[in-house]
Amino acid sequence: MRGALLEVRDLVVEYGVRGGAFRAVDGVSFTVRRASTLALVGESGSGKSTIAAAIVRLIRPARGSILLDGTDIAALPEKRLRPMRHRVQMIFQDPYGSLDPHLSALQIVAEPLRLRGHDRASRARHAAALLDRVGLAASTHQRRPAEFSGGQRQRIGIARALASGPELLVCDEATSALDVSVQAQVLELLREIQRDTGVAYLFISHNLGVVREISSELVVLRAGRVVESGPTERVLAAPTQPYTRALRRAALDPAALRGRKPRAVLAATPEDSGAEGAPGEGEHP
Ligand SMILES: Nc1ncnc2c1ncn2[C@@H]1O[C@H](COP(=O)(O)OP(=O)(O)OP(=O)(O)O)[C@@H](O)[C@H]1O
Repeated sequence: MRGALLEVRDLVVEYGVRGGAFRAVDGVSFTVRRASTLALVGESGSGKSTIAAAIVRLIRPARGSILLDGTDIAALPEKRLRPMRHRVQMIFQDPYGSLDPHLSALQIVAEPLRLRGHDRASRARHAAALLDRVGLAASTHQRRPAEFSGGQRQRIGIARALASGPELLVCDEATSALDVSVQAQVLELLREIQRDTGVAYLFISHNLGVVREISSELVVLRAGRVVESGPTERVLAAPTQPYTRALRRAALDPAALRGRKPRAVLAATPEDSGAEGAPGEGEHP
C-alpha cells in the first residue's frame, strides 16, 4: 500500500458564533495516500469545506493535527508554513471567482511559476505546456476567463494549481457546476494527471456517482463527524450506516446527478432512521 501523504488526526474546527463557538468539525481523522484519491462526502453543512479550509490553512483548527509528510501544518507558524504552501493546492467549484478577470489564461497559470522563481521565458513556456496539458489549445491562451466555458475555466484552475507543483490537490466540488459530459471529461483529465504526476487528491463532493468514478477511499461525514469510511467500492456496495444508505439513494436522484446539493432528497425512509437519526438533523441553523 502507498505511503501516507496527509494524515488528519482528531481534527476539531470551531466557528465563533453569537453566544459561543459552533463546532463544525468534531474529531475527524483520515489519511490520504500518495498518488491516490480520498473522497469526503456528506450532505450540505456536514463540514467538508471546513476540513478543506483547515488543510489549506484558511482556518486554524481548535484541536488536532494535519500532518503533511509527518509535519504538522496546523501547528506551524506562518513563516515556516510559507515554503510548504505550494505542496497543497486547491481547486474550487467555480474557479471564475478566483481567476483574475483582467489576466489571460497564460498569465494566470504563469503567476505561481513566478512565485517559484521561474524567469519570464521559462514562465511562458511552462504555462503554455500546462494549458496544453489540460486540453486548452494555444490559440486560446491569450483569452481572458470570461471568454471560456465553465469546463474550460475549470481546466485553467487545474493548470494553475499544477503550476505550483503540488503533492496534494484539494478539489472542493470541483466538477459540481459542470454538466455531466463536461464533468466526465474533467474527471478523466484529473485521473490522467494523477497517473502522470503522482499527485494525490482530496476530493470533496456530494455526488456519489462522481465519487465512485474518482476515489479509492471514502469518508462519509455527518454533522462534523465521520460516520463511515473505507475503500469506496466496499462502502458503497455495503454501507453499514443508515446515513450512507440515504446518501447512496440520493446519488441516484437525477437532481443530485445534475450537480445540485441533495439536501432535499435526503429524507431518510423509516428503514434508514436508525441510531444515527434522520440526515439533516443536528445541522447548524
Ligand atoms: N464562517 C462560519 N461561521 C459559522 N458557521 C459556519 C461558518 N462556515 C461554515 N459554518 C457552519 O459549519 C458547518 C459546516 O459547513 P461547511 O461549509 O464546512 O459544510 P459543507 O459540508 O462543506 O457544506 P456544503 O456542501 O454546503 O458546501 C455548517 O453548519 C455551516 O453552517
